[in-house]
Amino acid sequence: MTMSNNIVLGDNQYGKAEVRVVKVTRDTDRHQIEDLNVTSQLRGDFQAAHLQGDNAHVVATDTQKNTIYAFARDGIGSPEAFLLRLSEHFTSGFEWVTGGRWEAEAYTWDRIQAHGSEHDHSFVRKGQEVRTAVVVREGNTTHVISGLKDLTVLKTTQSGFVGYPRDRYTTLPETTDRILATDVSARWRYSTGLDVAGTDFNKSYEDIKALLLEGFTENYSHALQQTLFDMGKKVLEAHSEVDEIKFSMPNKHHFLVDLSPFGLDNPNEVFFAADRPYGLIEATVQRDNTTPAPAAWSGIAGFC
Ligand SMILES: O=c1[nH]c(=O)c2[nH]c(=O)[nH]c2[nH]1
Repeated sequence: MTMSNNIVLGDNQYGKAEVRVVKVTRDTDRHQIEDLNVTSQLRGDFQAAHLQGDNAHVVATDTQKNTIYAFARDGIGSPEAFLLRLSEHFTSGFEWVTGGRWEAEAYTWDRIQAHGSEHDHSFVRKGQEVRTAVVVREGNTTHVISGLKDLTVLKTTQSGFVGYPRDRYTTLPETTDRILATDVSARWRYSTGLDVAGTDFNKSYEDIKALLLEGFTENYSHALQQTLFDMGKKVLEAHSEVDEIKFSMPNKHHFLVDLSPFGLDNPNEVFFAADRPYGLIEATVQRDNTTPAPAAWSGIAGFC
């Protein structure tokens, strides 16, 4: 085989990463707050910029950042709706921009409880999960992937781990009653035919989060793998508009402490919560007729 000396540009995208935008809605004295970290990346014909130093097609990353702030002036609504607006703006405004990738993390604030009621304009950052959203656009195809991360859950019983193969390196004792704990990271992809304008992404998010939490509680867990599948199945059964859901979940081990040196028993009550190493359980739960959408998932790290 002869080596080609013809060097060409491959896949490329560019934009502004991690634009922190906080929108306060102050129509009344009871303010609302929306808090996002937004990344905008454009795809299209940027050949001349890379090869000739011609920036005629390069919508500046600074402009992309400014657009995010300007669009927030009209309200955010939901991270997904906000990203869809951005995707529409950039692909319809510049003919050589044929697609892109827009991503957000959303941080939730609760009203501070003060003197027995929820305060109008003072908030405390919600310690629970971070909401995530990604919009990927390629020509006329739009993918929406919603999700969450750092949703920490634990159950004190109804979990065990037995029946695994034993070899010369196996020391783990079998148990039918252990603590099961994890930080749920999940991303769910809506079907490509979704009526995005008619979808209430905030409601969908709250509903899916509740199903994930219920799924964690419901059955006896023979392994985190089984619980993961239970959680995903519940979401797909209730949400026909979701094609697949991916999980990445650490198994946060809780080891029973040996209290016998102190003359004490330990009937599953005192644990050492190890932070590492942790099991790492990842899987996709999908419909058997789901068409894979690798383009939607590319750039999302940490899932399989
Ligand atoms: O739920 C579990 N899944 C595993 O794959 C595993 N492996 C292990 O050592 N403990 C556990 N627990």
